[in-house]
Amino acid sequence: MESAAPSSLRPEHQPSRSLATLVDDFDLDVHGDPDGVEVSGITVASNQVQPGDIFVALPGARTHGAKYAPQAAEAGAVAIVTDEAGAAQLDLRIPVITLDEPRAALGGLASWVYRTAERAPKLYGITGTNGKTSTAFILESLLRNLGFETGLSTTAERHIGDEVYSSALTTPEASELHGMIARMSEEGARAAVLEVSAQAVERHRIEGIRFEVVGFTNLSHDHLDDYGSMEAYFEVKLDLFTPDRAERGVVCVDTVWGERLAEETRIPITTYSLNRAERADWTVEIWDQTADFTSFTLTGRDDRSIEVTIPFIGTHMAENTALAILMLVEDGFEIDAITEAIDRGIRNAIPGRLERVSGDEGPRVFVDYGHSPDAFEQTLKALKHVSEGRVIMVFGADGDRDKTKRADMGRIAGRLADFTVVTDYNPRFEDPVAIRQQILEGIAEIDGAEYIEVAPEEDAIRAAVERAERSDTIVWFGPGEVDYREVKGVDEPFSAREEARRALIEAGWPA
Ligand SMILES: CC(=O)N[C@H]1[C@@H](OP(=O)(O)OP(=O)(O)OC[C@H]2O[C@@H](n3ccc(=O)[nH]c3=O)[C@H](O)[C@@H]2O)O[C@H](CO)[C@@H](O)[C@@H]1O[C@H](C)C(=O)N[C@@H](C)C(=O)N[C@H](CCC(=O)O)C(=O)O
Repeated sequence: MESAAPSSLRPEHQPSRSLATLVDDFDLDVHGDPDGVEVSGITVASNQVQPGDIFVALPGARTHGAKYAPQAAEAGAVAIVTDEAGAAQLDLRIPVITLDEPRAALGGLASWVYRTAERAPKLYGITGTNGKTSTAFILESLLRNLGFETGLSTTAERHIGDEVYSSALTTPEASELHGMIARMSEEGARAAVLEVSAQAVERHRIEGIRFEVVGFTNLSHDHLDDYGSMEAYFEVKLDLFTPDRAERGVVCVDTVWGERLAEETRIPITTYSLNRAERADWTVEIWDQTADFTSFTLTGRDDRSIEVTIPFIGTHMAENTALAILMLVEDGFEIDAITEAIDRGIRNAIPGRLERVSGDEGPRVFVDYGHSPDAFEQTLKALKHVSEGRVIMVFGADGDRDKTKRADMGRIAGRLADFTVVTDYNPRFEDPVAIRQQILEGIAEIDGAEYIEVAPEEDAIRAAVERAERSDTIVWFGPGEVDYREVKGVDEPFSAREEARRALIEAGWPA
């Protein structure tokens, strides 16, 4: 794939629509004259405004978008949408539309501006705590092998056909999401795969979007700072599986949350499972696992079956692949066509998802974006299963995010890794020493756990590489493919991939 510079993903040629019609269609309360005003885009970010845009000034946790309305107008915004608090701050010559909840209305307005309801490619949505990005990449790869022009939106990258763009949020704000979908359509995409975070569902980022098939990977401890309890986190995920949002769904029932989702949803559901076969429509049976590939058979209750070999390590990757395959089955693709698409080869490197950065010599070194206890557990078990030598783990816990998972992360490291290097990972505004201490308290509970504390991260990966034998495996969890780290509000350039490669070269292992 060609790599392109990041830019605002929106149509390049967007026919304008009349603001007066928008006001009529949505029965909006407008201050100023909408007649003769033409709208060709919409955004919530003042620095993304293009001439002809509506700037939607949202209230936020840090600031109010209305503060930036003058810059937006300067950049060519033709109207402002905001709430009452925002409108009270404005003194502009362009029309101002006031809504009680502009964030909730954003998707509907963006869909109107970009006409996404009429032009959207077929949309597949993937949610769950872990495995979303991998599943999305695998599904995109299969759709391409099936002959589709595709689009992809994930935490790691966004794709439009062969073009690759960087990501910020996992699921963009509704205005940027509709713009991106319209651009995908403009570029000829007939199918698009979108990773859908819980935050996106809760914060109205997917309003005005309707998925053909939605898929659920799993639910485990993460984001409890946002949701307070697993129950609340689950309810948000369940909200994606409703008739307004999706035609049908595929759910992994290997977690109790998946089982509950399958029971409580109101859309038609197909279930699959690795270890609760008796309860699922499809079963995943793994029959070979090496450090290079995993083979499994996916068998339906009706005896349809597919044999699959994937260039990935671990049962969780077999589960993710099964989800991608079953989303296609649910969408009506024939098993033969899917089998052919698999045989054409699944893209084998997913950025930052157990991505190998070492060469053929020396220890295998992977970087991985996993930052939840469950992600650690799945990946460590997979690596232990296929690694000849020891599994050495490097990780930290991110600051200003769910603190309750840190000791758990430590316990899992102590239980499953042969050796752990505890370090930093995006401390943000927290004290990194205190974060490490919370992890160390968990790890210290495990009898016989071997570990050291090393900071900063570049020293930690070196400490791991120095201790590794040729047959060992090192996995560095957290940063994955991301090329910066967040310290005290500043994004510093930092690449785990490059640091790991450098450490290998310094230790005499050509990467
Ligand atoms: C909790 C959350 O989702 N916050 C998001 C939210 O912030 P906020 O509402 O507090 O906004 P704010 O920063 O106070 O700004 C208010 C408004 O002013 C606008 N503004 C602000 C400054 C300026 O110069 N110009 C301007 O127009 C902003 O665009 C915004 O609309 O709106 C901002 C603008 O879109 C987002 O950047 C911000 O995401 C923050 C960075 C974030 O970390 N979000 C995480 C929690 C998140 O959403 N994560 C999930 C993935 C989780 C996973 O997969 O594990 C995701 O989908 O990415």
